[in-house]
Amino acid sequence: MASPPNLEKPTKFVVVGGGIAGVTCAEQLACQFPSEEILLITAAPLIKTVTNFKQVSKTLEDFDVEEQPSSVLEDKYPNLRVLLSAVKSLQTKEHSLQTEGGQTVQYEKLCLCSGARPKLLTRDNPHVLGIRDTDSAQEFQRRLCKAKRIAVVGNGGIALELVYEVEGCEVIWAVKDKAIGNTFFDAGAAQFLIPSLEKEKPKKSLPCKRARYTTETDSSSHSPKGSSMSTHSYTHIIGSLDSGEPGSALGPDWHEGINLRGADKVSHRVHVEYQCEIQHIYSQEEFLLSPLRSQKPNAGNWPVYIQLTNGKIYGCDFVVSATGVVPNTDVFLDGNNFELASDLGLRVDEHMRTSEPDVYAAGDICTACWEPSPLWQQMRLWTQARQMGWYAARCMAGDILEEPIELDFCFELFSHITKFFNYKVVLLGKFNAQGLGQDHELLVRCTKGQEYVKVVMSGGRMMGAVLIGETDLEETFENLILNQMDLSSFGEDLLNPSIDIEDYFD
Ligand SMILES: Cc1cc2nc3c(=O)[nH]c(=O)nc-3n(C[C@H](O)[C@H](O)[C@H](O)COP(=O)(O)OP(=O)(O)OC[C@H]3O[C@@H](n4cnc5c(N)ncnc54)[C@H](O)[C@@H]3O)c2cc1C
Ligand SMILES: NC(=O)C1=CN([C@@H]2O[C@H](COP(=O)(O)OP(=O)(O)OC[C@H]3O[C@@H](n4cnc5c(N)ncnc54)[C@H](OP(=O)(O)O)[C@@H]3O)[C@@H](O)[C@H]2O)C=CC1
Repeated sequence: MASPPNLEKPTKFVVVGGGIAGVTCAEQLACQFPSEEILLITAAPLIKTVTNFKQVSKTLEDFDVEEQPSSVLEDKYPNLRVLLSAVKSLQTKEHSLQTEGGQTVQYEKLCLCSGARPKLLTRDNPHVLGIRDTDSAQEFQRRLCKAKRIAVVGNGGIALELVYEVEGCEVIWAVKDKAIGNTFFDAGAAQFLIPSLEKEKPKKSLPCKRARYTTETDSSSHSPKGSSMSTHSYTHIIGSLDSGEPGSALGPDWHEGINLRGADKVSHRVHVEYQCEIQHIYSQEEFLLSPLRSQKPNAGNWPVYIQLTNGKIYGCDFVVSATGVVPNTDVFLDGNNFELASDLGLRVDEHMRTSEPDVYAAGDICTACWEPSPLWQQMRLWTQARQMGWYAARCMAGDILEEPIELDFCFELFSHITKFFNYKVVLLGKFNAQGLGQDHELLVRCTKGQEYVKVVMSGGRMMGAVLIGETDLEETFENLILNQMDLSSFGEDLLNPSIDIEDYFD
């Protein structure tokens, strides 16, 4: 049992937030300063740790994430203490913060990693849900099992995952755009993926590699049920403790361990409404009393109705607002002079420093405001939360030790591996020609049901790529993007499947 943190004297390094960014930052500091006490303060009882980290290529990385009790961290690092309490106020001038539990903590260097929360269509409607942490995923599951029709609004990561995973329930998917998945793909990739929504889902043959979330509620043990804590186990079943505090964000494969089945017999029925937004959400009572009822006599009896900007009305059991996130910058930062970016993230410079002295930030809470590499952009993703947490720790250490720190190589090239509609998806660089204006051309190779390969070229150089399916091209394309070789002479042969492009560049 770890001894409680000593809060009498200032702590050299304090990190706020037990998600990937905060835990990675605290672990890195604990390793680098074994004789200093590192304090991690977090609102929720479970923390997120990275396991099975693999550097797949120069910039692509793959890892599992486990949600664990904080004691695991304290056992691993004797100089790391975890304080389970939400921070409620911060005075940067005094280098001090207060927690909901009444503790005052003095720090020398502070890193804020308190994440983000769903940017919901509305917070006032009990029929509108967001999905962020284990508790909200369980609430979604609880409602889904009784539902026959749900509406999903938004066209990013969560919507893509939900519409594919939900079975036994009709899904009305309202997207603003002409094609699905606008945050990750273009219309071509969307067209490649759409047939997967219309056919039966393949039976899962491979075990899930990630931590699984179940509805265990035994708060006494704080330990995984019926499974070892081995990092190689495929069956980490972790309980959610309904603390009422915001938990850390879910991530890859969050839906693997929970049953996403509705109350109906349909296996997979998704109806996409393109180029529309929600105009109004009516409760059952409002709808029944409104003139719309007589205009739409067949709308049925549902707990909630959505009216879309294309004039259509759908009744449903509930609405999932998968409409992005907003950084947690309004909670305890009042009274200080933090500069915020237009997306409300804490602005950080190339050393992850906020505008307040000795305060750094990493992960979903921050907005990278340095001059980025032409091939990198910030997206609020698990990988970037880990990279930023790790790099912020190095910058904090560099400042204390007065050592120069260069911007880490991971910020040279945007790279993300994920899975949508059961296809492996790799995104590299300016995968959607972000910021390239008209000055680019696209090369595409597509085999229906098998692979979709798109590269973004500008001035004969490869600037980005989308690889869907088992293309085995990620390493070669990563190299081509990083070395910015002139590829004009290849023309369209760059994607010719009968040419082994690797042979030219190895
Ligand atoms: C459903 C879902 C699926 C996702 N899937 C993927 C994916 O497939 N791939 C991917 O790369 N990314 C994915 N993401 C995004 C990814 O999970 C996040 O970008 C990442 O986890 C952010 O980590 P973080 O540490 O910055 O923030 P968080 O994980 O949100 O952690 C914030 C921490 O701060 C704590 N906290 C908050 N307020 C306070 C306070 N006042 N005082 C103290 N502590 C506080 C919270 O308890 C929490 O521990 C997904 C997100 C969601 C919601
Ligand atoms: N596999 C993965 O990598 C996954 C990653 N995630 C991450 O988790 C976080 C949360 O996911 P998610 O909520 O899907 O966020 P995303 O940012 O991925 O997507 C939000 C979507 O909602 C749209 N939107 C925003 N406001 C409205 C509105 N008022 N009406 C209709 N549509 C709207 C956005 O459109 P526009 O862009 O035009 O504003 C965008 O299409 C993100 O950081 C995401 O990257 C989540 C799941 C899987």
